[in-house]
Amino acid sequence: MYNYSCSAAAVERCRAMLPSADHTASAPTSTLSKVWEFILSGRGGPGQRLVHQADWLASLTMGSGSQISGTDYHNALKLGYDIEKLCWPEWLLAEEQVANLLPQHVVAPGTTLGHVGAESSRWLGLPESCRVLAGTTDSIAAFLAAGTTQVGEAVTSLGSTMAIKMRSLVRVEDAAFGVYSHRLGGNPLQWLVGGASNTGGVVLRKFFTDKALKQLSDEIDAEADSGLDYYPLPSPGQRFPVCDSALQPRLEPRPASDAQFLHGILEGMARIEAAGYGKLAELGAGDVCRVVTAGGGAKNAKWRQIRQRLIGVQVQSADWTEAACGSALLALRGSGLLG
Ligand SMILES: Nc1ncnc2c1ncn2[C@@H]1O[C@H](COP(=O)(O)OP(=O)(O)O)[C@@H](O)[C@H]1O
Ligand SMILES: O=C(CO)[C@H](O)[C@H](O)COP(=O)(O)O
Repeated sequence: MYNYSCSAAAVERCRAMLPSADHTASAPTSTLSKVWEFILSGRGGPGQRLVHQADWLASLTMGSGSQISGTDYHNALKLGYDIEKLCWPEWLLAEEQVANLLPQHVVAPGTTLGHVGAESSRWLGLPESCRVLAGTTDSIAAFLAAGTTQVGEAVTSLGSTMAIKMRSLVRVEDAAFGVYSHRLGGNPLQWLVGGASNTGGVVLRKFFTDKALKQLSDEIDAEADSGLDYYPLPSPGQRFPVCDSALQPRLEPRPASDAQFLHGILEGMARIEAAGYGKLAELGAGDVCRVVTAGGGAKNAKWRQIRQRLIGVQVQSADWTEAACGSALLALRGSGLLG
């Protein structure tokens, strides 16, 4: 999974390859660390290839005759792909065990890969003339659905986890804080600077049903401080705005009132989000000017007010809050949607 933290041995082998300590692929959760965990477990070997979920689904859709040979450059970022020169870097190709596993082709998200195969046409009900296009990551899909246009505008995806992405003209990368940039596109070239935190709706799910969340949220005074100093995580470990696989959650003391408890958790998550945007500015990505919200948390108006108070800019809900809408737009407009 995206937040699975690899063994110390795998992370060490991964870091030994990298050209700089702050490289995005140096995170214990990076795809490259996972590749090393796979190799060290003795499972790597001739004929094996790394496949992202999106690549696997595309190949299934195209049918049994299609080869899974490629991926898109959003999914390839945490594997170490050079998203400026658009090639696999020499340091990655030089390590044979890793190079043998790399996807052979990397294309822009939204590039046509092929067509729906005969078998999947039957069970999906889609015509064989339907094209299959290269995908993207879940939080970039949510970003595309949210419909921002200006540098400084950002999207926070409040799903099981919290991912933030801001349009910037500056590419920023610092693994110590879990900050990285995806290539967006456009002329001049724009970057999606941000990070993905382990905090998010998964913490809320531990304590509340969606129905209770709605009822209790109505009782919260969003303009008042809860007086609680929580750091909501589902278990130890944080990726962003600090990368620390031992960071402990803080969810005590628990007050008698469930509404106050929820208020404290929402505020704690909003403080993490605000610190995230603060970190992007501190590292040179620029100031956030507007935040659009995607994911299941976008429907919570009280949380939005709390976040607006703590981040200090306008916070809105996206018209389309589902990542799937971004994937559909990418399919409709191809790579022309990027930028
Ligand atoms: N009213 C609400 N306020 C805040 N969060 C909510 C509310 N309703 C649902 N959620 C949270 O939304 C999350 C699900 O959002 P979703 O975008 O579907 O997540 P994902 O796709 O990452 O699993 C759940 O973790 C749930 O706690
Ligand atoms: O935590 C997540 C899964 O819900 C994030 O969406 C994911 O890790 C973010 O990755 P990227 O920035 O490469 O899209």
